[in-house]
Amino acid sequence: MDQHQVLIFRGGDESGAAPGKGDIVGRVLVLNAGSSSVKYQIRSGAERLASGTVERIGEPGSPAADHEAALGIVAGELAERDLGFDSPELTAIGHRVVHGGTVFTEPTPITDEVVRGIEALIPLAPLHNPANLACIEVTRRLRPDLPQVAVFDTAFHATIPPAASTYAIDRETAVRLGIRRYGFHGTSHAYVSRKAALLAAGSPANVIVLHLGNGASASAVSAGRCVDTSMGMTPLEGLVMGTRSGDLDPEVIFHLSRREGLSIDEIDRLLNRRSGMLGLCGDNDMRAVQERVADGDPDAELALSVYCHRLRKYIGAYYAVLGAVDVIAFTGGVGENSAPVRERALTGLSALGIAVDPVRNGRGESLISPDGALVKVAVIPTDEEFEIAEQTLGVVERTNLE
Ligand SMILES: Nc1ncnc2c1ncn2[C@@H]1O[C@H](COP(=O)(O)OP(=O)(O)O)[C@@H](O)[C@H]1O
Ligand SMILES: CC(=O)OP(=O)(O)O
Ligand SMILES: [Mg+2]
Repeated sequence: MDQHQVLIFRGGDESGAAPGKGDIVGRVLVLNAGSSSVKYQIRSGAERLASGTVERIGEPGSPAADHEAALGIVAGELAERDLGFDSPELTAIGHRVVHGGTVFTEPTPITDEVVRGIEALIPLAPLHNPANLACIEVTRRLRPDLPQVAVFDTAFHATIPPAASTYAIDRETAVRLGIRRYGFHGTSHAYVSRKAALLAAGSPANVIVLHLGNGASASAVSAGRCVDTSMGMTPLEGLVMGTRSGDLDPEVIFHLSRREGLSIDEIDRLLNRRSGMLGLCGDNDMRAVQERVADGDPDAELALSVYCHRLRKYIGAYYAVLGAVDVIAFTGGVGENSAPVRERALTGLSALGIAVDPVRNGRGESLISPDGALVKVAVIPTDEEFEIAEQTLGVVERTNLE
């Protein structure tokens, strides 16, 4: 057996019987690097042994100047609990990688060649893939003995049909440059849509997932397969986000260049980092926006109304894409916690069988639609790290069986 063939067994059944064929348990370190944060978990089967986040990387006052420094903090926090990167109990490391392009549509064991492939995709995800690579570089250096697996945000969306993934531009140029819809937050859409489908009366279930965090995206999922999603070639398209504009007329970019003399890089930063809720009202934290709305602040009110209008538009669009909807699931920091966003986004949709019970919504219950509603509306906390750990163990198990 070579050093990557670590036999591990997951779970066992609820009765406590010994793990059977196909059940693996393993202790997995999961690193989920976003553009400005690193989230981590140590999972042992269904159990979460440790978790945490280093936020605001690179911002003034942050404990971490870059992702490598953030990893140093993660390593320190884990070592204090005897769960450090050097822990002999670790059996695998799972990494979130945001952009897999058309090359990586499955969780993939990390090799030098895979690292080069992820590097080649940096132009399509300049804020994200370098952060993921920084994590991979550090853990490969520290733990060359462990299997490491890349789990791609884009992979869950690989099933989107060409009608939804193709942009209506010159075909030859688009194909040559890989210009198409890829979609992101795939581990979250996969995890939440699977849980949502369990609430549906019939199967196969049609589900709309609204992942509303700092980045935000919607997806339409039918019988477990993603059929459309709001993010595009990059994580800029679609919903209004904390600092990203989401959809806008591409002519706005030419106008900013011609009229304001902004460079392409300046426009890129403007749309990715100084737009969205931040650009509209000066706050990208939804809690702050809501407090200002409650105080009657007109800028915050406009920002919240633009945010919720865009959401409602995507819900309507995905209703039409799916033809019928069983469950609408809210997730992510905003989706899980903001009753006002959920209520506003779904107001006026009763003709589609969509309604929200104000008491259930206010309490953030897991089902917030009224009893008997045609469409169930659910609040489902996401767990990208769980999904990454599961997919990582799945790869390790398959590798062991080969
Ligand atoms: N109680 C709350 N009410 C409204 N918004 C909240 C609440 N708690 C967190 N949020 C919002 O969730 C967002 C962050 O979501 P999260 O999913 O943690 O982000 P990330 O995309 O970094 O993973 C922030 O805009 C924050 O304001
Ligand atoms: C892809 C993406 O937007 O990720 P995040 O929300 O973590 O920034
Ligand atoms: Mg996130």
